[in-house]
Amino acid sequence: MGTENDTRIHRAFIALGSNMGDRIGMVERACLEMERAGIKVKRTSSLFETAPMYVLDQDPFINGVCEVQTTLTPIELLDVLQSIENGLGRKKIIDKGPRSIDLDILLYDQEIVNHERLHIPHKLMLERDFVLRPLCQLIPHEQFPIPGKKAETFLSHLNSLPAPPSAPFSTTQISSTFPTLHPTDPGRPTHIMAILNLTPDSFSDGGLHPPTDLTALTNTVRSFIASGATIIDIGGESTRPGSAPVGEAEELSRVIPAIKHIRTSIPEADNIAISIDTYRARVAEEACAAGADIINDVSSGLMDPDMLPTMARTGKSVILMHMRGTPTTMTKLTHYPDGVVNGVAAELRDRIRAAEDAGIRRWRIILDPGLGFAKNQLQDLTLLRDLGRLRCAEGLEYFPWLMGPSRKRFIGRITGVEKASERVWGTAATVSASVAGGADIVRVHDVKEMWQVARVADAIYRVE
Ligand SMILES: Nc1nc2c(c(=O)[nH]1)N=C(COP(=O)(O)OP(=O)(O)O)CN2
Ligand SMILES: Nc1ccc(C(=O)O)cc1
Ligand SMILES: [Mg+2]
Repeated sequence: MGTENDTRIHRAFIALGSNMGDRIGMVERACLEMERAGIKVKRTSSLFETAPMYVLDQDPFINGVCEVQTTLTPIELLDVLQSIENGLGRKKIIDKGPRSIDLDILLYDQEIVNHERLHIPHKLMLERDFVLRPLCQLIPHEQFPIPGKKAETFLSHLNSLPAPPSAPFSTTQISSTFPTLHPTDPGRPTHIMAILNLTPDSFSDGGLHPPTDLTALTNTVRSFIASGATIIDIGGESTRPGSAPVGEAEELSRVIPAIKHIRTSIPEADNIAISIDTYRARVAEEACAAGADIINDVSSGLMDPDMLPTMARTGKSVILMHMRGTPTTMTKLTHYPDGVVNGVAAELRDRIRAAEDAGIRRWRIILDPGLGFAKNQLQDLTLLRDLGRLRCAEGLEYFPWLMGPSRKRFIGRITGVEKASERVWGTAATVSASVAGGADIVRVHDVKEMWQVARVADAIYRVE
């Protein structure tokens, strides 16, 4: 064990659990409190919703694991974690019963600790699917000093455990008023994200929604909601192939008043998530301050170095979309030597890693293969056909996926429909394929029509 004046940096893994109140909010506050106490949260696993074990008469838990760096000794770390638990209102009424937050040290370097207050490796971790699964996400191949199990890796031990009574669902938070996403639940519904382009030049609806006409905006938003949208994606700059940037001030003037208007004057939108479609950090930041819940960046932070830190600071959910280059250069960047699915998977893994390094939590990330962005027609079709395979690629398991095929060029090429706003039927086929492949959200212009397509596709494909 480290000595008192040991300032070496140690690596520890901490299990996170909550089953009372705003469970994900509690986990997020615990991570912030750890950082405030000088414990660096390096990476977080996905969060899983799990049925209670031991004491069965209580609400489901949210469980995950984080990797931390600390100069504290194991007992000092335990003291800090217990004070965070107490500060967040944990009261132990019954052992293994309901708790607002639970922080357990699982591993600390390669040390074995047997102390009256603390056992490392954590005594019960090998029998708990809800601890091992998130731990394996962070360290799938490592060996740790588990007494009697030295040669065993976690992953093989996890696979040898009896299946839990009900499968743990990975869980992604959008906001405290929005239903949590459960991307591994085979019976989940597909969410409809309605596109609201406040631009004069978007490829299919440019000029349709002038940003200064707030009465028309109200009607549009109401009709999206009445047609089944649960998320509205607001964009103030087109990123169609060949488009030129409009500049930050212009983009801000298009989107911020609209978001404020929706949040202050359209009560029907209270339970609807607002997403801001921007690659600029400042626009994202102001949009969140005005009431946006999701930052949708087509470049996953590549076009503005401040974007990932801004996403982390706002604590909002984020869409990391795959693209290469800029809207001006992307049409030429379509070389994927290992195939488009493997190429997109590898490049999204890099973006997830960069997002984590900036402090974005895994349960706040939604992925998107970026149809029409640095892809040719065959590649767009392959991504639609093989979404199921992409979702299972190593390191991409457990995330929710968004698909944005609506009215895009590849649909026009196949059908010969020149006018993008008339590509509704072709879009319907792509929405159905997206649901079949396991998309959690579809981003569409034709909300009423695609809501119907998604409902029928859900009835066909979303079976428990
Ligand atoms: N996450 C995500 N975001 C997107 C996607 C997409 O597929 N995924 N497609 C877009 C293109 O559609 P839009 O109608 O907004 O076109 P525009 O760029 O001309 O405004 C713009 N934004
Ligand atoms: N922003 C985009 C708009 C349109 C397309 C497309 O039609 O393929 C791609 C990107
Ligand atoms: Mg747009």
